[in-house]
Amino acid sequence: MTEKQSSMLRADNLFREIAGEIPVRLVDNVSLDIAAGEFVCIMGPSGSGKSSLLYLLGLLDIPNRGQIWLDGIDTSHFNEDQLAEHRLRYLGYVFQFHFLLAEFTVLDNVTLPMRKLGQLNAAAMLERAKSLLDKLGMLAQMHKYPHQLSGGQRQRVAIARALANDPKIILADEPTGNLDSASAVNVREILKNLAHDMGKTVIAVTHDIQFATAADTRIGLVDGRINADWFTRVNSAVIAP
Ligand SMILES: Nc1ncnc2c1ncn2[C@@H]1O[C@H](COP(=O)(O)OP(=O)(O)OP(=O)(O)O)[C@@H](O)[C@H]1O
Repeated sequence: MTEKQSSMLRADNLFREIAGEIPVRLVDNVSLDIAAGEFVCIMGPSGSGKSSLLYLLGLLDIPNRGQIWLDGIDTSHFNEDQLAEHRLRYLGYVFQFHFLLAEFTVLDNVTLPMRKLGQLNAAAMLERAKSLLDKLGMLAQMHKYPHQLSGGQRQRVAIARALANDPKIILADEPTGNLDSASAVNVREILKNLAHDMGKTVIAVTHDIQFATAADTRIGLVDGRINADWFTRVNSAVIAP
């Protein structure tokens, strides 16, 4: 492997199309190179392929063509077991809907990925889950169930769960999409701090221009392709007086 050391996530010419009478092109030759500790946002019009790209980067979907390297490891020949292990160990996911398990407490929701990975004993899992909840200001709510929390609180628990196995990369799909503006700012700052203070690579799809302003790197996507001009146009429309 001859990849750049600084590259935490690199994609080369990713292409994803859904076959059919009229094929649907989701992602069209996207290449990118994202460093450790970088806070990246992906923006673009509705239907431009942002979620599809994030799913490919998160190994939740497989490209028809192209390659993805995670921390220098070529993932293109991974079998299902290797994909599953990498999803659990190296990647953390935060979605617009929190996907917390309703019948589990906050603490159990955060512990679950550690149980799946099976590397820590029960006491260590509990300690780690509590420490993550503490960092996210949710320790006092650890015995509550998801329905007893606000949207912003649920999203903070979802972030704690995403961090459970200490992944190198956090992928977030519209993480503030369902939140009121104060909670959205809070979640955005948490994600930014994960990158800047904890060295996580954070890649977020968002429609929130404030989110984009906070990011280190902005990727504009139009019709499944990277489009550098998109931000210039959005900025002049939204930010310029
Ligand atoms: N499995 C699928 N089969 C067919 N078409 C799909 C599939 N998944 C996505 N699409 C289509 O591909 C395009 C890109 O979808 P995607 O969800 O990636 O866009 P997006 O930029 O995230 O959109 P939004 O901002 O509205 O969430 C859309 O036109 C969508 O309808």
